[in-house]
Amino acid sequence: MKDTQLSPDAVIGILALQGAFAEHQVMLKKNCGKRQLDVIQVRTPEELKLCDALIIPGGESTTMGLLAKISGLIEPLREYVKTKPVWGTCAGAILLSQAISNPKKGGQELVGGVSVKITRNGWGSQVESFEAPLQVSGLRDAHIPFPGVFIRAPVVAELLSAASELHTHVISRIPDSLLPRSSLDEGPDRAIVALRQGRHLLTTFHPELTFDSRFHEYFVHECVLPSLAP
Ligand SMILES: NC(=O)CC[C@H](N)C(=O)O
Repeated sequence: MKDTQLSPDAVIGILALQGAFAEHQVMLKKNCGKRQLDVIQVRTPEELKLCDALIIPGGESTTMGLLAKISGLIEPLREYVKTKPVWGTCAGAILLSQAISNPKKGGQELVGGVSVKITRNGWGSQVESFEAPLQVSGLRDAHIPFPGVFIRAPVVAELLSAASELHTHVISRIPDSLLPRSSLDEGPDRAIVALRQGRHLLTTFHPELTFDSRFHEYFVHECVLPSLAP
């Protein structure tokens, strides 16, 4: 359901099948600034059509992928990412990746859209979840570290070859001391925790579970609004 009937600058959808969608909604509302944003929860292809941009939240990528398939959203999502800005956080980042090193047994649905290969649970299990202060280029007040909340987070195993042609900007890398130990990810790309590719944004952690709305601002200003410019 729409939040407002005023004519918005942008309609941002949050995929609301499972996971931390409500938290993203709260963050976006806090963060409208002078912009008039409509924020809607997306559970159907019809709702997806209303959106200028989409956020895929953290949660469980296998469940979200399955629910997207059951609700007839998986193909519309695959089409959607070809033309509209999408931000994936944690499980959402997995869904938004082109390939996965360790899919669930029997396979799992991806939406694709960002030219990376990703590894689920790349830092280990729930007990190995952690927080880390991150340097992120392009954020407002970038000298102030962003609180990275990593919960069974995925690891960017590899930027795929197409990434270089797709205007990929790595905006945050994790410090060496925190690099994952998994043998699945040995290349230098495993330090990447946030990147923008074209108008898509991928974060392996959860900005929606903090009190810091700078990533939501970043998505609106760097990805959503420029995509609407005539
Ligand atoms: N916090 C999260 O979103 C965890 C992601 C989860 N490990 C998955 O595979 O989907």
